[in-house]
Amino acid sequence: MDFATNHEGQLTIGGVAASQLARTFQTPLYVYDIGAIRQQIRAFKRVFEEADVSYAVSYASKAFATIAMYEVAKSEGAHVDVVSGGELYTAQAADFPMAAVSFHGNNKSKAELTQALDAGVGTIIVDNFHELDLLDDLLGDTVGQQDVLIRVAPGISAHTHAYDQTGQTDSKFGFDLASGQADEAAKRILADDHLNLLGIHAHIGSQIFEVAGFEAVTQKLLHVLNNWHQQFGFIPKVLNVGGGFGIAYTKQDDPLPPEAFVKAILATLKSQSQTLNWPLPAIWIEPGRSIVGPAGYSLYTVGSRKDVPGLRPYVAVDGGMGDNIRPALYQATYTAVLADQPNAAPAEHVHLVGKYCESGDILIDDAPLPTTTSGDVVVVFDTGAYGYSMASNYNRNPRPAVVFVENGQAQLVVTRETDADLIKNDLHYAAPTEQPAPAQTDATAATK
Ligand SMILES: Cc1ncc(COP(=O)(O)O)c(C=O)c1O
Ligand SMILES: N[C@@H](CCCC[NH3+])C(=O)O
Repeated sequence: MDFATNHEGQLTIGGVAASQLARTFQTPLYVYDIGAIRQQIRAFKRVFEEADVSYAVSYASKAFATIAMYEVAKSEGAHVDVVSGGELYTAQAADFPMAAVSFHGNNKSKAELTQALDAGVGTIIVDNFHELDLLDDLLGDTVGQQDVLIRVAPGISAHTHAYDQTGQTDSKFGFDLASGQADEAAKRILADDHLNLLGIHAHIGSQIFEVAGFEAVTQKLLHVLNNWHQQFGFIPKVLNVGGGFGIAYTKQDDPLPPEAFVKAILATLKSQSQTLNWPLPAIWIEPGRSIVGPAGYSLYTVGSRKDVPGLRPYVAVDGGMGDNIRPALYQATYTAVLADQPNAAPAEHVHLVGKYCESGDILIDDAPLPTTTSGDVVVVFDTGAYGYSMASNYNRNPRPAVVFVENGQAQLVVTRETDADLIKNDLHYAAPTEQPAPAQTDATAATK
């Protein structure tokens, strides 16, 4: 893993020593290097600009959605995609320009669609016929038009964890292509005065290392758009190929630079352009992990240790599956170092575990580390995507704080939850005064 150090050899993030951040903000702590986020957004934009192709880099905010993150995306001129009323609400609280928001979801509720229409989101990415019925209902008496994309299941499986595949035919997301459902949706939208069809969307999956799937999906979507042009006279404006560009979590991972995926998509677009007799559409991408993953670090403090002769020791830290569910959910692997001696040679291989009441609460199953003592700060790399956003209060542990660091300055952007936060929605139970006698079942009757 690449990391920066100061003259004392301590790991630094955005110019501040990780152990200093741990002292100032306590652990467990999520820390983001904002410079790295900006750099990645700019790298994506540069590819499009150099190729002179219209585009949108739409940050998939499910990877990490807080007011401050929407503010960073806004300052970089990125678009965002949201997948719930809650993400949209957070973007609104950040004063994110609604015209640059795409609203996703395979089961958007009427309330969420109302919220999206009231907020004026730029694009709704329509997933199914039920959603079209809801939109008809909601837009029925209005005069305005809502821009939409049709999400299709392109029938392309990405080489990634099964839970991270979304483009296969047997998927809950998007209109089926082969059976003609997507064509039917296009026909219906084009006939609808309240909906303005911009184009098509597909997302084949997440943590993908090969460009082949993106080349195939670009080709397939162009083919579908061409059919819609021939059948319905439709002139497509947008081709959204989703996100999913993989990142390295360990030395074993060897992904392409995220921009390489975009280059492959644009090369496919250019190679197909002669077959289209309509102008090239804008290309939209939806990277989440590749924008925030490598920029994020989790800081923990070492507590207890368990040594069993002949077995790998357990080193426990003050966080775990509540702040990073990915190892338990996807068998995801990570890399860790000690904050104050990141270059020290490993002295042992340990199970780096959390404090949750689950045997599966293992952050890194086989972590090579120098000998640790209680109080050491451990840094786990590349936790910026799907860490905080998938965090829970399991075992009633408060969720950690989030700190942004840029140009040597650290700023708290999400405060640490307190015990009081944990019970803020709890109500006392007032049992009815007359307690009904418990019903006797045959089984209990028989034992009497
Ligand atoms: C529709 C859609 N777009 C974009 C993404 C972002 O994917 P990633 O974080 O892998 O770039 C996802 C998540 O898998 C998604 O479902
Ligand atoms: N949450 C997944 C990625 C997003 C999948 C959503 N389509 C992960 O951590 O890998």
